[in-house]
Amino acid sequence: MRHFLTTEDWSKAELQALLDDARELKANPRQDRLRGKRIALVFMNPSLRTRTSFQVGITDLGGSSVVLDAGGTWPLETEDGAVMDGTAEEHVAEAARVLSTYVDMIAIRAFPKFEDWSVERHDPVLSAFVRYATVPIVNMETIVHPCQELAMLMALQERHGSLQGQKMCLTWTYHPKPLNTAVMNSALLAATKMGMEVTLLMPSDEYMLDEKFIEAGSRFAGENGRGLTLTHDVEEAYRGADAVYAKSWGRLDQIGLPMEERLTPDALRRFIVDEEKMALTNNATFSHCLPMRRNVKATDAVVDGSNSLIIEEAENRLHVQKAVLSALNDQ
Ligand SMILES: CC(=O)N[C@@H](CCCN)C(=O)O
Ligand SMILES: NC(=O)OP(=O)(O)O
Repeated sequence: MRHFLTTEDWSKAELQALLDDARELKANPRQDRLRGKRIALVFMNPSLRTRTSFQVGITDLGGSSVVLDAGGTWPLETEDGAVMDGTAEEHVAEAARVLSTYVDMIAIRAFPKFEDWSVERHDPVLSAFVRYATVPIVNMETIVHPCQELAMLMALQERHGSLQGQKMCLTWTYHPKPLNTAVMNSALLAATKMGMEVTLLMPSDEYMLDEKFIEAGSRFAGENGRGLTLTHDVEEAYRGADAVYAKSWGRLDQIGLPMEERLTPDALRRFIVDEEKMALTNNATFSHCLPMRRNVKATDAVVDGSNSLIIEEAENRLHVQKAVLSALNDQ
């Protein structure tokens, strides 16, 4: 049984087939592909886009969804053999098996708790659901965000056509709090797999993404005869870029420290995406996963400019997720 956990498990051709199907679904949004199917959407974290686009998409395809929110269900234990005398009231061993008797697929959003990256880098909640559920699992964002990745690729292909050899600037941007790395991990996997020439811009080595994503990105770039460049030099990253994708994230080496020690230094506000930096590019498109703090992560001029793909990318979540759910349903 196939799941949709990370795009690393799906070949370039398979991802392109999902993107092609998403285009078909964009043209013909209401189809009977999930008639009578029930899907549980488990949210351990807030969401505007993911929740709405999954629910609407499932309804469009004739299925139905049940949303379970962190506050409205029992706190879950993920570790096998745990002595459950902490806050968890239920083990995923039961939760996943019980849900599997009610629904045909389970989709999960579970961000890391930012307590211990050596554990969280193995995606404990998602992995536990995969271990115990007897139905396909869909990742709605954990340590990667594969649905966002597909939506980004679709928006880029709609605007740029072929992505082969296009220069992608993946930039860290400022946010006062240390955010999750998932979206940038995914943007890196997607851009390298689809044949883009990728530069990852970070303020310093301390902001390096987990080595497993850097390794995978380098491998995918190599398979396409392209490169993955890591840099701290703003000009090098932006110059000649065809596309700029921004994301803020917190240092992995500070996970577990008190929040006061993890706040982003004010000096890094200079990484904001602004017109001056965009002027270095090859008239690049700009995108970001949303939600986005305006004039902190990117200026109004960039966000509202004609090269901004933020709304298209968000809309495409609906179409790509329908393609993913249909592919899992058809297996
Ligand atoms: C504010 C915040 O936590 N943003 C999240 C949302 C990602 C998209 N679902 C982040 O940037 O990682
Ligand atoms: N981009 C995204 O996943 O948005 P939400 O967090 O609002 O679902």
